[in-house]
Amino acid sequence: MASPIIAPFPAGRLRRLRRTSALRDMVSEVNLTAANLIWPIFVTEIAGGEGPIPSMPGVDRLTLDGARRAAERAMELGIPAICIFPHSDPDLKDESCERAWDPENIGNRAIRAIKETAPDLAVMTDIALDPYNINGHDGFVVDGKILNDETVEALVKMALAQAEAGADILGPSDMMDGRIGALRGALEQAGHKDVAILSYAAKFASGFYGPFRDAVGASGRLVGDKKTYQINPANRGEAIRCVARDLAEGADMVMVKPGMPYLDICRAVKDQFGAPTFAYQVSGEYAMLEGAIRNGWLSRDVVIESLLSFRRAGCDGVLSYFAPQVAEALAG
Ligand SMILES: NCc1[nH]cc(CCC(=O)O)c1CC(=O)O
Repeated sequence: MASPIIAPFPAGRLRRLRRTSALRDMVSEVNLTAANLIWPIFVTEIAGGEGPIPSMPGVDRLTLDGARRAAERAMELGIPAICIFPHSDPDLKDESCERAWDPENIGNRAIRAIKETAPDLAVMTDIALDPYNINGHDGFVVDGKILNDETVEALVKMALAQAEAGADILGPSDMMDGRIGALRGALEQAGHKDVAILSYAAKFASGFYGPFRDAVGASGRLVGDKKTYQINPANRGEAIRCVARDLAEGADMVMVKPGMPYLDICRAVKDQFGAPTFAYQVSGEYAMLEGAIRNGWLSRDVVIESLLSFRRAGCDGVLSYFAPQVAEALAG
């Protein structure tokens, strides 16, 4: 850390460089551009399942055609990546979760549709069993326990199907132990050597995922909670160990999730490992800000302020439902 020297007042007046917007821009320490954003979208396989998500005002579930249009919009706005989340048919959810690795599941169809429409856009996926699991968990559940190793085997099949469909970036969000090594090994063997892994490395057991679970239709289903696999919000050291472990197993990029309540983790991860570091400004954070803005309680300026906080905390980029609205604002 540099140790700046500040002349004693009145020689030193820090307000001099805050006087005009040109001066402020000159000394801005971080910036935010569309290139820093990853846009998460929800794609439904249910006829009539598209449309607004009540707990995420301004965010819609999309049809496959809607996903194609989102991809075109991302390209126009300079957003480099879209992340796909499936809204799957509840009647087809079961304990075997076999649809998770079906090449024709809605997630894989969306990958192919987007790559067809916008080949230069990076497509990111989510790897976890929850969209297809009858009980809403990210792993197999037997006698109330989440099985680790059996789940990892299923995640490998899911990952290979996504890579086969053309995904550029795989996002394991399940928090099972050993999954990054297993995925990386399987991708190498199957010839998908250049598929990147952005590990949800420091994913906390958070109440801020609530609106997301509404969006994908998992809220009613979740039996119990995810505390036996996601990190205790009290634990910073454990989060750092998870990131170290995932990088050592072959993750190309790492993520901290949720975002705003965990900026200390973002900074620590960036300082300690220097790897490409992302934060996920999750559904509950979106709902808080957008809800307050729509009620007139906050000004829309807080959106960019919130995203700048991630850049200041050392993040290279942010997954945010605000991505299209912010990219539009930045394009001015
Ligand atoms: N694998 C599940 C998954 N992937 C992304 C999110 C949350 C994203 C958000 O809240 O915006 C979740 C929810 C969970 O862990 O229960």
